[in-house]
Amino acid sequence: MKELVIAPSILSLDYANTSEQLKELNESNAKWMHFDVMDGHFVPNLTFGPDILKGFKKCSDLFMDVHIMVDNPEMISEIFVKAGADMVTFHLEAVKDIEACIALCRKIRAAGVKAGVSVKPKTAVDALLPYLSEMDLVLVMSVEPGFGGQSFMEDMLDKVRKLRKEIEANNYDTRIEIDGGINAETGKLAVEAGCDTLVAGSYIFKQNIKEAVDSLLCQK
Ligand SMILES: O=C(CO)[C@H](O)[C@H](O)COP(=O)(O)O
Repeated sequence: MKELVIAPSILSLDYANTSEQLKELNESNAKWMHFDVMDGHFVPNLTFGPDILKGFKKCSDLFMDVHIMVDNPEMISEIFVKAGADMVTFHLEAVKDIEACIALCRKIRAAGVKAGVSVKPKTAVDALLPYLSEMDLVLVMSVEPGFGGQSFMEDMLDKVRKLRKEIEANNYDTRIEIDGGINAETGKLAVEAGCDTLVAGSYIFKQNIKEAVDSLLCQK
């Protein structure tokens, strides 16, 4: 399995103390920053546009893990590729079919950016299994996307186990990321099931950031 990566979700950042929180984040052992883009339609919340990503890139060298929860991922992915995303993860539910999903992964990769595909809790991962070599990451949502601070859905770990089995059997390079309700306890369960990338928002930003990241990194 790949090295465990923690991707703090800036959805939970305290925006009244942005520079202090970013400084703490940059000094922590997190290697990625998880940047949630919501369009108010695919999910019932609105967040950040490309200029905010550009701003964060000026304040941090962390790998920019952009998760687009939008209805038109073909267009929005292009915007975030241009804004400097290192990874763009879009939703399987937002594209017409699996062919469109693979075509978009190829387009993102052709632009020199890593491509991820995410599934909501009610969506199975089976359709992705034959195509995992086309993806740098699969993001399993362990809450309904839209808001931080929700409870972890433990039954999502069956999807993680299925993905891990397929990745190991075929020696694929694909990461498995999980997002929603991750803390020291649920993070441990996720890593045991086969995740190598943990997104956490409220758990990290509601306490000392470095300590919270380290507590997630000790899950092995
Ligand atoms: O994508 C998200 C919500 O759609 C967030 O990244 C996620 O919920 C993180 O928040 P928390 O760790 O507090 O659950």
